[in-house]
Amino acid sequence: MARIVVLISGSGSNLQALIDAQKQGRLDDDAHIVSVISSSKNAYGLTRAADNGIPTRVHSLYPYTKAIPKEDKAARANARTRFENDLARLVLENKPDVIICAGWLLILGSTFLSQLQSVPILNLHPALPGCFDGTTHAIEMAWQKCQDENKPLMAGCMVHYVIEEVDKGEPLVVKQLEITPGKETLEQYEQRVHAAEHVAIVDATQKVLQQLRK
Ligand SMILES: Nc1nc2c(c(=O)[nH]1)N[C@@H](CN(C=O)c1ccc(C(=O)N[C@@H](CCC(=O)O)C(=O)O)cc1)CN2
Ligand SMILES: NCC(=O)N[C@@H]1O[C@H](COP(=O)([O-])[O-])[C@@H](O)[C@H]1O
Repeated sequence: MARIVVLISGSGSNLQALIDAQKQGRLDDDAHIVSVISSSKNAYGLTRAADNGIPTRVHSLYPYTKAIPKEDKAARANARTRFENDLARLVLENKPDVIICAGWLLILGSTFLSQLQSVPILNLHPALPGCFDGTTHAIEMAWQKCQDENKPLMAGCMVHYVIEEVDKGEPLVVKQLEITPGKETLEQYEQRVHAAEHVAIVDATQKVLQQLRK
């Protein structure tokens, strides 16, 4: 059985796309989401997982850093290392074959990545390769860039392998969406991006599952 661990931080609509794909047989038969880990206790994705019988855990950075002054960089870095060590343990205890960041809004540092070197980690980014890397506001930034320049902009989303350099990993699936200035609101473009993401995350996951079978 291919074991999938999904990391989330919010609504979980992309997690839902994976759950639906699994239930409808659009992922490998033996692929199962064995755990959903959220960086926020308020993530609606936790409800989506629980409603589908998927074990959930909350692993928030806040308890690790709340007592540390923002200016104490060394102590905050140490706290982040402890957070990542604990996250790695949580993930590894599920014996994952693939890890999917589906709206996981924390940068994964070397402490975590070094412990998961044998497991493919995917991330969904709502921009094209090389565009708006390292931000959590890529959708708004792409739409605004199009309005500011007042010319069509090729944008979209991608699913890529996670490496230490944020959003620079090899793309697995890319979905292009052209934005035309003045023709659609940010909300309308956002809806198009999310619809494309829900396809891309399933396609990318299936691609990796098939590679694992070889
Ligand atoms: N090592 C990697 N970690 C992560 C990657 C990656 O490619 N390599 N992708 C991200 C997802 N992401 C964009 O797609 C992203 C997530 C989070 C951030 C960020 O700046 N996070 C801050 C906190 C921001 C906040 O709390 O609002 C942080 O981690 O300190 C940028 C891009 C997942 N991780
Ligand atoms: N840089 C990371 C990033 O911006 N991720 C974005 O978070 C959203 C999660 O939605 P969801 O919680 O409904 O799946 C998605 O739009 C995803 O591209």
